Amino acid sequence: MSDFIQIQGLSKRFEVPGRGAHLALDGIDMGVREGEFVSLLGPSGCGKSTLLYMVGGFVKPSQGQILVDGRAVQGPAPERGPVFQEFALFPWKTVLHNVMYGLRVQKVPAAQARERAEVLLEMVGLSDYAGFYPRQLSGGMRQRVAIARTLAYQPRILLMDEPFGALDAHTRTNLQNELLGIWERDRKTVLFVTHGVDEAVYLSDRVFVLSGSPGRLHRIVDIDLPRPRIRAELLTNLRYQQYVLELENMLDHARHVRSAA
Ligand SMILES: Nc1ncnc2c1ncn2[C@@H]1O[C@H](COP(=O)(O)OP(=O)(O)OP(=O)(O)O)[C@@H](O)[C@H]1O
Repeated sequence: MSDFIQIQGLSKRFEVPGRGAHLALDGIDMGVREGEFVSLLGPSGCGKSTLLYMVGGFVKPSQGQILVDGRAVQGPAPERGPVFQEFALFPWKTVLHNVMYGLRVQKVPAAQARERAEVLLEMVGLSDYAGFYPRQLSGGMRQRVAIARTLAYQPRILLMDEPFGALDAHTRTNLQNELLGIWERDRKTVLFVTHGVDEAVYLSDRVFVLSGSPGRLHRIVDIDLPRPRIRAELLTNLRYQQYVLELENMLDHARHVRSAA
């Protein structure tokens, strides 16, 4: 059976005014199975976000193609839901209306949209904040709203660009757990960009390591740890520690590939 997401010979060249062309990604071939949780790890600037944006259909490849369920990605679609930092919440809408927004755009009747948004807010633990505005929430709460808003579209793929990067350690752990809970219930396919090796190991079925300048696929690591995963238990699990170490070393090597390029 072919992969759910097929990335074939994908390259991206950016034209930078006054500085010519910059090859951000070069010849990426990779496949992601349906329902799989995949993290992208790599040195800063290696093209992780660009790759995610291309799967989202927000950025066009210079070469190659991306197929989702056998169909070429031509642009953004509700089946590929982004949770990107820059897709900020609407400050003038309440939490409830932020979550309802995508459903209303898709012409879901108001009562039905409200019902679904309420279920999602409950799922991310924000039922009591439905009437609040984003400015009245903490960063972690805003990120939960953003996740609920994306889930409202019922995407088949969640595209997450360092969604917990800016949060304190405690909030990050809570949201990682929630995300795993949601993923275990729904088994959406997740593409997750992170700088955190431990986060990648904790969450993922597989970790794709990129090297930089230009970004290339360096290694793929299968994370063979049982689920459901409990973070406190994993921290003392020898296999978990070995994965973290292996990936740290791989990242060091990927950085070296970059400086040698
Ligand atoms: N719109 C753009 N125009 C020109 N260059 C760009 C553009 N977007 C990204 N780049 C360049 O492409 C390369 C990859 O950027 P990208 O943000 O995808 O990397 P990243 O791996 O996500 O980085 P980080 O880990 O620091 O977030 C970088 O060199 C960046 O400067």
